[in-house]
Formats: sequence, C-alpha cells, structure tokens
Amino acid sequence: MLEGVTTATRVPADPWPAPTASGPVRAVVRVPGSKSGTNRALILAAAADGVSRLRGALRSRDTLLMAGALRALGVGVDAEPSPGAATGTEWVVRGGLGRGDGGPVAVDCGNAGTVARFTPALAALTRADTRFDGDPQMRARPLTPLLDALRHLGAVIDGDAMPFTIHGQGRVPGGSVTVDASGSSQLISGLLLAAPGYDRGVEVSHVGGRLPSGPYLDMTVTDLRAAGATVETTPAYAGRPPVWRVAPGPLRAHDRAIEPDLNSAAPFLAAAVATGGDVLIPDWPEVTTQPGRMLPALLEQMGARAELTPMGMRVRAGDGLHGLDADLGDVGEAAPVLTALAVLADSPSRLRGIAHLRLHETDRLAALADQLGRLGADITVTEDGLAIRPVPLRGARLDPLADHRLAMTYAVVGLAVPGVAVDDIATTGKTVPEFPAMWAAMLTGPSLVSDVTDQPLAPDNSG
Ligand SMILES: O=C(O)C1=C[C@@H](OP(=O)(O)O)[C@@H](O)[C@H](O)C1
Ligand SMILES: C=C(OP(=O)(O)O)C(=O)O
Repeated sequence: MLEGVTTATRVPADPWPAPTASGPVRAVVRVPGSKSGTNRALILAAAADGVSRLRGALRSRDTLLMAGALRALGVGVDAEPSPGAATGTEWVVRGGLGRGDGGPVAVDCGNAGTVARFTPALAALTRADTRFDGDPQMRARPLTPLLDALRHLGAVIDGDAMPFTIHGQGRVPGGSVTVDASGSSQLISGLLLAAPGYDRGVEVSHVGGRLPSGPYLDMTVTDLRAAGATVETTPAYAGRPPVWRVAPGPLRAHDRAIEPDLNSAAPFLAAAVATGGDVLIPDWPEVTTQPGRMLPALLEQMGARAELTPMGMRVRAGDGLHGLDADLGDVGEAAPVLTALAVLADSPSRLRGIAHLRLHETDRLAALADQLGRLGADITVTEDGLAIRPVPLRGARLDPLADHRLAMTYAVVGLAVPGVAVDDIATTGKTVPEFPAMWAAMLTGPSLVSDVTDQPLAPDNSG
C-alpha cells in the first residue's frame, strides 16, 4: 500500500515552499497512468469473468480506493510493479463479483468521483448490503440523480445521498432511464459501465443543463466496447437529448496498457510555458479519448509551441505568454493550471463553460479566486467560469482545500512568484503521488528519464 494515500485525515504539516525557477525549465517528465483509464479498466475487469492485467496503471489515492471498493465487492485485485515500465503498476484483477457472500460490506469513496459514481451500479449486482461513504467533500458532490436512476432500474437503495446503502439482489432488471447529469458526466458513466450485467441492459438519456466533460463519455463507450460490450449512442439532435444504449452480455477479461494521464502532464507543460522553457512528456498517445489531448492546443493559444514528436509531446514557450479566451466545458480539469498561466500572462483571460467546477473536489472557481487572490491576483468568478486580469503578484501561503489540482496549480504560479507556500502538498497523492519529487527533479535534474534526456530534444523545425 502507498503510505498515507488512503486516509482522509489531513495531517498538519509545514507548508511546502513552492520552488521558484532560476531559469527556463527544460525537462523530460514521465507522468503516471491515467486515473480515468485505470479506474474504468478496474471496473470492467471486475465485471468480466477471468483474469485481467492492466499495465502502466496508476497507483494513487483514487485508484487504491477503487481497488479497495472492488475487493469489498468480492473481486480479487492485486498490484505488482509493471515489468519494464519506468513508472506504473500492473493490476491483476480476478473478475466476477462475489455474488454469494451476502455482506454487509463498506466502501470508502474518499473524494474520488470515479469511485463514488462508478461502483454503486456494480454493487447492485452483488448479494451484499454495501454501505458507501467518503470524505466530507464527496458527501457534498452530486450523486442523487445516480441513486434515483438506479432505483428506477430496479436496485434497492437506502438513502438519497452519501452515506447510502445498496441492498444487492444478485441481479438488476435494467431498462430505460433519464438522468440530469449536468452536475457530472460520471453520473452517466457509472450507469453505463455496469449496464452489460443488467438483465435488459440500460438505455440512458441526459435531460437537464449542459452536460460537462463529454470526452469522458466517449472514453466510457470506447472502453466498454473494447471489453466486448455492445453500445449504441445517439447524439443530441433537434431538441432531443443524447442517448446511450448498452446491451446485456458478458464482458471479456483483458490485458491492457493504460495511457499516461494527460491531466497530470498539465502542470509540467505549464512549467515550460511559465518559465520560457521546454518540456517533453514521453508516451503521449497519438489518438486518445482523454480530454487532456486538448491541452497543447490551448497552450498554443497562450503563445506556446506544441509538437507531437516521435519521443512524445513537446511544449516550448513562444514569444510571450498571452491571455486565453476559451470554453473549457470538455476539459474542465485543465482550468486550474490554465488559471495559473493566466495570472502570469500579458493580457486578460476568460475561462468559460466550467460552472460544474463548483462541484469538483472543492468549489474550484471560488477557491482559485480566493486563494490566488492572496497573492494579489485579480480573478472574478462569473456565472460559468473565471475572468482573470493579470496584475503584479506577491508570495503568500495557499491552501489547496484537499484538491490535488489546486496544489499543482499553486506550484506553477510559484515558479514565477517567489514566496509561495502550499499547505498539504500531499493532497496531490489523489492522482500524482510523487508530485513533490517529480517537481524537484524537473527543476534540478537529473531528468527522470536519463536515456531520453541525455539526447537533445527534437530538432527545432519552426524556422
Ligand atoms: O469520468 C471520468 O473519469 C471523469 C470525468 C470528469 O468528471 P465531471 O464530469 O464530474 O467533470 C472529470 O472531471 C473527472 O476528473 C474524471
Ligand atoms: C474532478 C476530478 O476528480 P474526480 O474523479 O474526483 O471527479 C479531477 O481529478 O479533477
């Protein structure tokens, strides 16, 4: 087990002094596996019959919580180091839910949206009474539409919000249901991922405000199909809601390589842009459902140069760092780090389409305005995002409010603003357990991947 990553207790510790860059950051940074990829693969392997192996998987607080939840449901999950991989874990999953053991069992969701939203629909297929709870922040995040939908599909549930108990009946009838997923796309993904095990499968349509994080629904569909499920999708059209249909049927056990987490690459790529530097992320996939694929283009809009080289994604600072006006509804997790760059830019920014960030690990819109405001930043919370006006900044102590992405965002600002200190840097362990060490290695070298960094980065063909 990773020390400390599964506990919700915040241990008071000295704040982490965010290092200031003494010059342009030049580094090759290998980032750990995708949280979303790992936790979907774990769920699908748990529901399949047979043994699955997941290479390069993430081993962090959120994925350890997922492994713990699946073990509680009677699934065998073991972790081994990935053979030959510089980072990552190989999870070995012995699928088949423990339908016969009767429970009661408990699932700790921590503050992992993927655990809280993906495991209840699976628990309904067991014969256990499963009680779900999590960190105080998770209790406040959207869940009720998922529980209502599960009830409608035939699951037996006590409670409308966390904590709640699912009384597994060994089967769920399934059928058609409407969900308001405007608070989180995960409310739909959670239904779809378990749907092949429901008697009639599941048909879900979204009715409500704007659906956030659309690429994650594509990831759910792609991963379900790769595991052998039959899925049909109908996009929103002429006033009709988008619909997803998953047919009942068995899932295959699978061996799969998990992609690097492109969201976890964001602070490192931003470090290049903030310091006039040059950062390469190896193993960046050419084709991916991860919304983080949009990050290089967003950084280019701020003046950076991005290029997918045979060695990975290379991002270099260009002439200046400019403000950004963008709709980030599909790629909301990038908003905090882009805000860090926006406060350092030479012109104002407007980040739109991200009202749902109020419902993430913390209210990210308020937190960014308040906490970066301590540095003197001029950030206004708008109806659906942030308006940022660059002004001179000073150092201060910042609280990430138990939000990994906020902690990493403060580290980016700290590269350019002396005297930034971050409380509870260990909160980065939600997705990037080695963050402080990786950040130090990025700044001081030697680089994390010596066989690549010993060579020059790809030649500059930009003229
Ligand atoms: O399905 C997923 O793996 C995720 C979906 C998104 O959630 P929301 O739709 O709640 O934004 C994203 O923010 C989260 O980090 C991961
Ligand atoms: C919103 C996030 O996480 P979660 O999976 O807990 O929703 C995130 O990682 O930015």
